[in-house]
Amino acid sequence: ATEIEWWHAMGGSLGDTVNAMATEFNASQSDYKITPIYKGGYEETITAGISAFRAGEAPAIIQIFDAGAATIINAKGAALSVEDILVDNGYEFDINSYVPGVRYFYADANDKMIGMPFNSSTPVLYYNKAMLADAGVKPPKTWEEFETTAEKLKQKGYVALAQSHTPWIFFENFHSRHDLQMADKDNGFSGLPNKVMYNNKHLKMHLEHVKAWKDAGYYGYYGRVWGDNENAFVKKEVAMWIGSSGSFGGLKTSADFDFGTSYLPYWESINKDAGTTFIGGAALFAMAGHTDKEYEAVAAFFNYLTKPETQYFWHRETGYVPITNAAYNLAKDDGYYAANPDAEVGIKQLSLDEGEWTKGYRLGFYVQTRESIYREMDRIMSGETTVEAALKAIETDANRNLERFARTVK
Ligand SMILES: O=P(O)(O)OC[C@H](O)CO
Repeated sequence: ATEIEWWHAMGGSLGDTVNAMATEFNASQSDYKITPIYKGGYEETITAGISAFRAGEAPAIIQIFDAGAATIINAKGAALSVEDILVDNGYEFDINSYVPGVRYFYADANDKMIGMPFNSSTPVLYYNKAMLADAGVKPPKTWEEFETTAEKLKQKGYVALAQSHTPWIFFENFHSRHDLQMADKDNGFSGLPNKVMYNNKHLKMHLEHVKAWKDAGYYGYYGRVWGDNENAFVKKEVAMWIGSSGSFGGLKTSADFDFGTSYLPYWESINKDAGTTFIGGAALFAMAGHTDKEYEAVAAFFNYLTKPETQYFWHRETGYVPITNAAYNLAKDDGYYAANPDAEVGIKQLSLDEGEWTKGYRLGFYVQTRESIYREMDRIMSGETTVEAALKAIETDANRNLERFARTVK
């Protein structure tokens, strides 16, 4: 059999599901064998991939997260298009068979799909049903409503909210949800951008409120580590947590209480018709430098991964959304959402109205820009800096990253 490696960043229960899928694929036929290899978190996986590519030892398939998309898509000769690999190996490919929200995030400037949006997620609000019921409140739809909800929760002795992944939730998806531009050149889709637009009055207003919520005891800030914020929810230190829909499966096991999900809140004062969020998570890229036989194996595996049954299994186990219409329909027809309405919230949010600025972003060296966001958020929360100064610092760093990146691809 032709053997290929799949480097991925899925730890814990997500990693178990990845391994189960690889095992099933290997058992389903005898021509190809895929070996999944866990390389650490998203940042570590992209770093390992870049080093391996430079050394001519890249794996056939690598999982790269949203923030690293520009790096791999613009790096000449690094990745082959998933669309080409499938078609060249005799499989059907129709971009319209993918659900709207996931079609173009990993596409190139000509809308050709480069990375397969394997694990697509979106930020959702998880809430502890008992705590909200105790305070007599419902999960807030808007941030305006959140302020009343949080006060009622506080009166019952609860901290209302924690949230993971500040760049993804409070910066990138904040712009999508309110349909706000976040960088020039169409958020980086129509050319190499020069300017990130984070220093805007809406984001400033939002972050000033977040700081005020922290000071008022509405918001628990547990730092930059994803798990620390999620754990606060699991340990019932907070009543609500904003995290990835991809955490749904894990929470079902780790939380010993009944929880629900609802859409990411928005500011009615900014956009009363708030719409869809960006997808998050990661895509699978086929790296250059392999043999035709190996790409045949890659195509067979990608074809297996996009099958409705495989997608439905992945969605059920993890909470990542079904990426094809067929998989979404299969879940509906199977009665999965009738029995588990909270499991549909992510995919429904990704199906809300699209706007001019909801397609995604393509920003070079954005992984480094996220580091600046984490750093400045820590400083805002500790009172070391003002929101305005923080946003200026982030923009300066982000624009420098764009400039450096442009030099590498020219
Ligand atoms: O936790 P995930 O996989 O849903 O990813 C969230 C963000 O998109 C990562 O950049």
